[in-house]
Amino acid sequence: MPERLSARGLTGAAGGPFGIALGRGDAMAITGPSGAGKSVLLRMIADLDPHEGAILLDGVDRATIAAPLWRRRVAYLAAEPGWWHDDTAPHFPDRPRTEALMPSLALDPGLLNQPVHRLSTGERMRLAFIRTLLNEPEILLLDEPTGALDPHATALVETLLIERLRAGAALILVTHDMAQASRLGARRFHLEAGTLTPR
Ligand SMILES: Nc1ncnc2c1ncn2[C@@H]1O[C@H](COP(=O)(O)OP(=O)(O)OP(=O)(O)O)[C@@H](O)[C@H]1O
Repeated sequence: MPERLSARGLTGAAGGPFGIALGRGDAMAITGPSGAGKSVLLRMIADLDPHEGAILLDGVDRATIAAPLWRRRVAYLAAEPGWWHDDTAPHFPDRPRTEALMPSLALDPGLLNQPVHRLSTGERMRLAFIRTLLNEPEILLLDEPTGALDPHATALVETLLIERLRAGAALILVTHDMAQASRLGARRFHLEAGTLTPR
């Protein structure tokens, strides 16, 4: 069976060439100093930033998959996710599935009736995480997904991530929390000076 995600000769603003191979249920945690290019590397994999090299999803070359479909299947969640409506609800057209997921992240479904600017940073982060999960991507590229969360909310996010991994997704996350990497069973890598080194 081909790797869930594989990248060869991946080169761009984050450095490289990078080689990445993740199977079903595999997780990889990336650390590195501020400005090292961790976000850019995730964005290159999501095809949001320019890059050279080959990336394959389940053995299928990215070049043969339309960009919007690729980004749904290989989903990038930014450390500060974007919101394009003033209100929260229009970001979640599938309201029943959204409301079903919210309690598992300790979010009151009533938050969907709030303008985005009234939500706390942690509420926005968890809602953006739900937005990402609703597309059921095969690859999750998460940029400090629990950076703004307390330990309880962090544990809830990790529970959902472990569920996704068990369902066969693969995960690359930027985190400075080594205990989190262990809890997720993630292989650890360090990005510095354009080079990704196992830790
Ligand atoms: N599209 C781009 N092209 C070229 N350089 C970029 C691009 N996007 C960001 N950069 C630069 O690349 C460097 C790495 O940025 P990046 O956001 O990936 O760092 P990071 O490791 O995620 O840092 P932090 O931990 O502070 O979030 C920065 O100097 C940034 O200004």
